[in-house]
Amino acid sequence: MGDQLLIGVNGAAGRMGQRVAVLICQDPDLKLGAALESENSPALGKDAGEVAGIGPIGVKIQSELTDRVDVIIDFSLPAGLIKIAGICAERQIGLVAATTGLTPEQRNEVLTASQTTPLILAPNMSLAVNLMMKLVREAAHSLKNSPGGVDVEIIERHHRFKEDAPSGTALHFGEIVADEMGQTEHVHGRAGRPGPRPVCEIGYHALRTGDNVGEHTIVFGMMGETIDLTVRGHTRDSYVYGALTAAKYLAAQKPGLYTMADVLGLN
Ligand SMILES: NC(=O)C1=CN([C@@H]2O[C@H](COP(=O)(O)OP(=O)(O)OC[C@H]3O[C@@H](n4cnc5c(N)ncnc54)[C@H](OP(=O)(O)O)[C@@H]3O)[C@@H](O)[C@H]2O)C=CC1
Ligand SMILES: O=C(O)C1=N[C@H](C(=O)O)C[C@H](O)C1
Repeated sequence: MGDQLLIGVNGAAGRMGQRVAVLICQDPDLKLGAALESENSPALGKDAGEVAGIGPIGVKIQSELTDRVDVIIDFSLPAGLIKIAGICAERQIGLVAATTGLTPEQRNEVLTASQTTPLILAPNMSLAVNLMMKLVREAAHSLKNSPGGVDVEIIERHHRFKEDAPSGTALHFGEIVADEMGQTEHVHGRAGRPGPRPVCEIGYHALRTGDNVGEHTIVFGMMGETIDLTVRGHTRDSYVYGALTAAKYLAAQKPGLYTMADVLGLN
């Protein structure tokens, strides 16, 4: 199958990386070309399919990219993303960057890869979540001059293993709302006596329970009524399908920065 796209996965032994490997193997247009982990990973040298629970597929997990690939999909940690972004930029390999929890400086460093290679850097790859981003923008735009003011709070729920908070997706929802409505303060939880809530705030609430793969609710609270917009993931495959679609999209693009809205036809 010579015309298959060769995909590398960075963070191959992780929760997301394993599902990326499995769903690549189920897609006739794709082939897993490389499986990468950090240099200290206990998974180094193991078969990526065995680690993902589907039996051997002939791709060993490595810490360095030695094989040719067309696009890399990264679900790792900020340090892992920065390293692979440098490699992708140098070798002109398309990069689907899904890792969250980056500092602004780390984000800028990753973004420089788009000068030499096609790049997507998005906190959420799911179709439903990206559609919600459009709906939230529309709601924020329509409600911004509501008499009595509108209080926006963002509630997210994720599994107990998640390392960053609030989620990258929650922060992005907040950016969309602030862009439309002009809030200037981003408040993370409340305790003590914060006093009456100023309308210039967006509040974020990060719940960490069990094995939740990701839920986001954007609350638009007004005097007399409330709108809750909620999107829920059922399995991690919702993110993986988006990432695979993004990889196929990037393989046909020139160097530059692209968005999931471009990939999913939501513009
Ligand atoms: N954009 C999106 O749609 C989504 C984004 N995410 C984000 O993806 C990231 C990963 O999530 P998840 O799979 O749950 O996390 P995991 O911790 O399960 O997986 C991350 C993997 O990356 C590995 N890793 C750590 N450092 C490096 C490195 N330097 N190079 C390569 N690999 C490395 C980890 O190894 P070790 O355990 O040995 O450190 C681990 O196997 C998170 O930032 C999460 O928020 C998650 C879901 C959807
Ligand atoms: O860590 C996760 O699981 C997820 N992380 C992403 C985020 O931080 O927004 C996306 C999704 O919600 C799952």
